[in-house]
Amino acid sequence: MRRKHEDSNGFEHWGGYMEMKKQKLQEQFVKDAALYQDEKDELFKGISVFVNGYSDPPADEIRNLMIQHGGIYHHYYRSGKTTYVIASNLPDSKIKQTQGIKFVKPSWIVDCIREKKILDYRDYLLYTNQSKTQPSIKGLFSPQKVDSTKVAKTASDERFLSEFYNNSRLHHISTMGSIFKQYVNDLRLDKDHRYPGINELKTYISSTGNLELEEPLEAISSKVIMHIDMDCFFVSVGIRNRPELKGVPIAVTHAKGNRPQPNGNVKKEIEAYQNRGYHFDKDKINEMDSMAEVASCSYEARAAGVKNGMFLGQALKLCPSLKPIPYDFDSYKEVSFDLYNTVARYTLDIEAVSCDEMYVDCTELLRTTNISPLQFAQILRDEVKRKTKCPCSVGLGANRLQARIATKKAKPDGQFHLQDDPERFFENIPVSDLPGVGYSTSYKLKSFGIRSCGDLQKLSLEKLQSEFGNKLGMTLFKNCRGIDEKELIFNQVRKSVSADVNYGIRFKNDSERDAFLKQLSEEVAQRVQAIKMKGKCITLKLMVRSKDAPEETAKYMGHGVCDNVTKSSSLSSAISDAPSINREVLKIISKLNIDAKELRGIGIQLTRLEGALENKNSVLMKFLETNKQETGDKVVPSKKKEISTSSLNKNSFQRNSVIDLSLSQVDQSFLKAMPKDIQEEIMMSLKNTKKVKNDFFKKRSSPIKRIETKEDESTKESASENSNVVEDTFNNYISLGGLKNLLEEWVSSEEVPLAKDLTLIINYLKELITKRYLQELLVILKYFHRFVRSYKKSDQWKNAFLSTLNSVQEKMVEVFKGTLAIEEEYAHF
Ligand SMILES: Nc1ccn([C@H]2C[C@H](O)[C@@H](COP(=O)(O)OP(=O)(O)OP(=O)(O)O)O2)c(=O)n1
Repeated sequence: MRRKHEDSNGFEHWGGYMEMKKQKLQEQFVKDAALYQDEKDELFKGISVFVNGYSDPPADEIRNLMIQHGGIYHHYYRSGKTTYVIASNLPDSKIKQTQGIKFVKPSWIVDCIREKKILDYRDYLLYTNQSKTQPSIKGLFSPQKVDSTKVAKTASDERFLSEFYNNSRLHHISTMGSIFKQYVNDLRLDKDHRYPGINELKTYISSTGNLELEEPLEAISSKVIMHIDMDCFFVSVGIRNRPELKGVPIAVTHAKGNRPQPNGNVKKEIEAYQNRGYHFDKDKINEMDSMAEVASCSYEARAAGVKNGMFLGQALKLCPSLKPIPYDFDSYKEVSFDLYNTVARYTLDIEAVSCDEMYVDCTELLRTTNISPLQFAQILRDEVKRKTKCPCSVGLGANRLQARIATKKAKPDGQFHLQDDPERFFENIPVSDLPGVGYSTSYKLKSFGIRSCGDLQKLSLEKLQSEFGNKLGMTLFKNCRGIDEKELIFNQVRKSVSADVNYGIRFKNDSERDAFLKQLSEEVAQRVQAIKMKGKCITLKLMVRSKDAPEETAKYMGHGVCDNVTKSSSLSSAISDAPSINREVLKIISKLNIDAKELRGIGIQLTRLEGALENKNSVLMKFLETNKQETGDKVVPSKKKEISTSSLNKNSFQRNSVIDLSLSQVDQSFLKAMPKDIQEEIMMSLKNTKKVKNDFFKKRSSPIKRIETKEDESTKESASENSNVVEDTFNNYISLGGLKNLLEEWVSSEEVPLAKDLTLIINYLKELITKRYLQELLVILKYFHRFVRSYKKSDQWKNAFLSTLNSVQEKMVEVFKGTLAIEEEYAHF
């Protein structure tokens, strides 16, 4: 519904929605002001200000100043209540004659504070011709006064293409991210993967010696995490074969910077964002020459003030010699593979973040080679540069957060090891650099006057938790001191598949909308099928034009200011086909009752992903696959393979032989212990492969039994069928059996369990869950419990077991959204 503006002040009659927002913001202001009860003075008592548009100091700082000096800050202009409107500039065209609204420069506030008295506002009026009659803000604030936007709706409009490129760029980036996560998984599954870099490092160290370490690395107990990030990646790749462009300010963008100014109602849209408490920086407000985004800019361009994500028009203003260069996605991918392959020569303890960024746990590697962290960083960076002709920066620390923050200091083309007193180092880090501190958290923190981690360190845990909730409060408390317990994830499992479109969405009616939803469902189906998965939860994400947003957006066919509406539906069985996805999506949208004309963005997301069985329980999947093969062709796991992005299946297949025998009996106790979802899946697949399963069970016995008896006829039986399988059976037997012995030794000989050992075993079990080796997990838990009981161990041991179980269950929930049903069995000793 369009809003009405019956009177001149516009802001007073925007309905309950706006009222609620206003009220909430005002309440927040009062709450924040109360925090300064003891420190504030009364300088601005009785004065209320509203900040319009860009101002220096910015709006949020003015808000703080009003808090500290007893004034009132209005997030909205309030007719008859706002005493002064603060602004640094307003376009003349928008200004009409006013009736008494005082439009003053922000320096008035600053000067009043400096002078400790209220100065005459007339010396600070924004326009000299307004000493008696101020310019009107009506034209500025009342949407109906602004020319309606000319709408260009056809794809023949040149800007349509620019939008398309912009969106396809983000699509490319996210696809590349997935590719490299998968690539690391592939490499880790490859038994033949070699680490030639390790020997090279050993040779290097034996010839040069360890330059930094006074003590051998094995004596250093803490982890060494490395964060690697390519410098201005798209730029570096774009100019790697163009030496003439080295040292030049460069921007990667699809446009040349000479496009006409869009015809949208820019100012009004910016205001609508500001009404939501967003603070716009100068760049976003003043640039409108070209809406083409700078995807990446060189450090020479950054020195002139250009930033990634800035619009090209503004970038050119700041840096007229800026040279735009085009995208080159094929080359980005090529360089990314070189980067990942280089690191993989040394270790695969890699958590891929994106095409140009990863975390590496170097602890083991450094211990093995006795090389120092910075020596290794230097060697690695040199190698990356030699192979890719692109620079990268490296940060090192005891955890991922420290490593990432260290990279910021290292950039560009440098390295830094955050070693000494991380808490102190973090004092000067802006809170916005912390993970999970997005716009709204940092805005809230700023409203408390907190900008740096040092400021944050002064707040008690209790205070943080009361403001941000227990979880975020605790995370902030730890992170601002450089503490981060989040472990690296080496095997990353795809959690969702989605397709979102947030440009060009303009429907005249429901049937246009539904036709589009059909297309989008097909897109999602294609994407989820491409990775051989299905989803059990479907989410429709809508961007709906906000009531105060202009009908047409400043950015051509953009989404403008929107309210986000998200609705999910859980399905009884997983789906991946387009008709099912479309049917579910239509069900959801019909319940939402949103006018199709107001839609500005649509996304469909599938979560709770599972492969046919592959992802939910790859062990089981592989067992079944192997058996299918056994009934026909002989199983011959390949010994040599080439690794490529498409080699996943080959690798999974190779793994079959190890895994299938560990799951050679899908017995009742295993089934019962599994979370419900997995049970259903097992049953479903067993139904589909009943014959195979029966055949299989006749031949094999449980690996658990093998461990107990240490003598296994059935293994021999299998041996005659397929020697490769037998070899792996034996490995499996040895490793599980070995572990059992180790457990027994540990439990029986130690008076009380050492925390260090406990952590080791818990991490190992968690890794089994991540890798989906659930049967192995159950075997180990079973023996752990059995030994604590049979050796009549102390309560400390019982607690150690229970806390292990607890961690296992937490990890199960994280990975499988369900717990193992074994609590009862293990409650007694
Ligand atoms: N919203 C985004 C984010 C990233 N990228 C692209 C361009 C970058 O070159 C590349 C890597 O992103 P980074 O955030 O690492 O940025 P840069 O590598 O350009 O710069 P820096 O040296 O600061 O890491 O991904 C993009 O086009 N749009």
